Amino acid sequence: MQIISGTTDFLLQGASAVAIGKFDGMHRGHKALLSEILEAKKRGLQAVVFTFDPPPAVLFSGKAVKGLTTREEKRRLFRQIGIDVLIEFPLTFQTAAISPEDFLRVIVQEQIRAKLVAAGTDLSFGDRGLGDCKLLKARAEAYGYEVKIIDKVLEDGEEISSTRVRQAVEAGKMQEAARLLGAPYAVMGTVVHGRQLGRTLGFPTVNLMPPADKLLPPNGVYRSEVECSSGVFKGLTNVGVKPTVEHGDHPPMSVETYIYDFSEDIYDSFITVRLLTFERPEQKFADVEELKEQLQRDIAAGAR
Ligand SMILES: Cc1cc2nc3c(=O)[nH]c(=O)nc-3n(C[C@H](O)[C@H](O)[C@H](O)COP(=O)(O)O)c2cc1C
Ligand SMILES: Nc1ncnc2c1ncn2[C@@H]1O[C@H](COP(=O)(O)OP(=O)(O)O)[C@@H](O)[C@H]1O
Repeated sequence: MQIISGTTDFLLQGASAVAIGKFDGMHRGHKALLSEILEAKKRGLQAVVFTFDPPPAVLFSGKAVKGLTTREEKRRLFRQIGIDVLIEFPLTFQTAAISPEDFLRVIVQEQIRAKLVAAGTDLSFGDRGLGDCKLLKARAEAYGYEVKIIDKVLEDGEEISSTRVRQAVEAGKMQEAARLLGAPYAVMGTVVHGRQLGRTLGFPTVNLMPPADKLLPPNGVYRSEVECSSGVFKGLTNVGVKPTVEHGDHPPMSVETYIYDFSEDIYDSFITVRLLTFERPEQKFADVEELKEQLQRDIAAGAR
């Protein structure tokens, strides 16, 4: 997969089917959108994803808004499903101010060479977000592209949206999040070294240090599933700051997992941790001995 990042000055080689969106969470609605452009590969079009980096909410709020899917996670997911080109369009006050007409003529028609454009009903592009599905369709004939607008996927009569998934994750409702996403909420990353205390406690844990803009559920213990190069394993994950062993004012957030029936060294490898159910909040114990006893209980309970 080719990644175009940090520049608005690109030119794709062949004819494209492009999906435009934020893809935060990669939920069932996003998957429906992506399947349209993957389908178009059969007609000889290259599958292109056009997304904004940073997401509009981050640029316009001026705040560090946390998202469900980090840049790195999106790259992995798009590559996995067979996207040919990922455009991470650099969003600045300047690039966001392009007129909706120019966005379609210059970016979609000339640079992306789109023959098919797929987007959700809430598509918004160009100056003040004034470009929408109506304008996209109105220019279809002139610019020679076909338009596929994907209706919102419904769940319990309600539209699936990144906002709904974020609310579920923030509340620790992982099963609800999984229903909306069509897959469990995941944290991906490279296994880093910790204090190596885990093994002395009898429970080694794989540590991930997600970037600060990754939305995490409440600090606590979760039943989980770990995917690494040797397969998929059952796990028990602590999301939080490890208050018993970490000190200081701002200990970093970590996602660390004990993997059942596993004894490989997987430092520096890329893994996916899927958080399945919330079990208990993270606690500060009086000492490491108490922590160890609780870990033993957690791991025995998690095995069932
Ligand atoms: C299932 C599980 C539950 C945990 N719960 C807590 C907790 O409630 N409080 C806490 O301070 N640390 C908790 N931890 C984190 C431990 O403090 C940590 O695994 C241990 O200190 C090893 O750290 P290391 O990876 O740096 O070697 C938990 C870890 C796991 C795997
Ligand atoms: N069952 C297991 N669960 C988690 N990690 C394991 C397991 N068996 C072996 N390991 C390896 O041990 C490392 C964790 O050991 P640990 O003592 O907790 O050190 P650290 O503090 O560096 O995470 C993991 O990164 C992994 O490579």
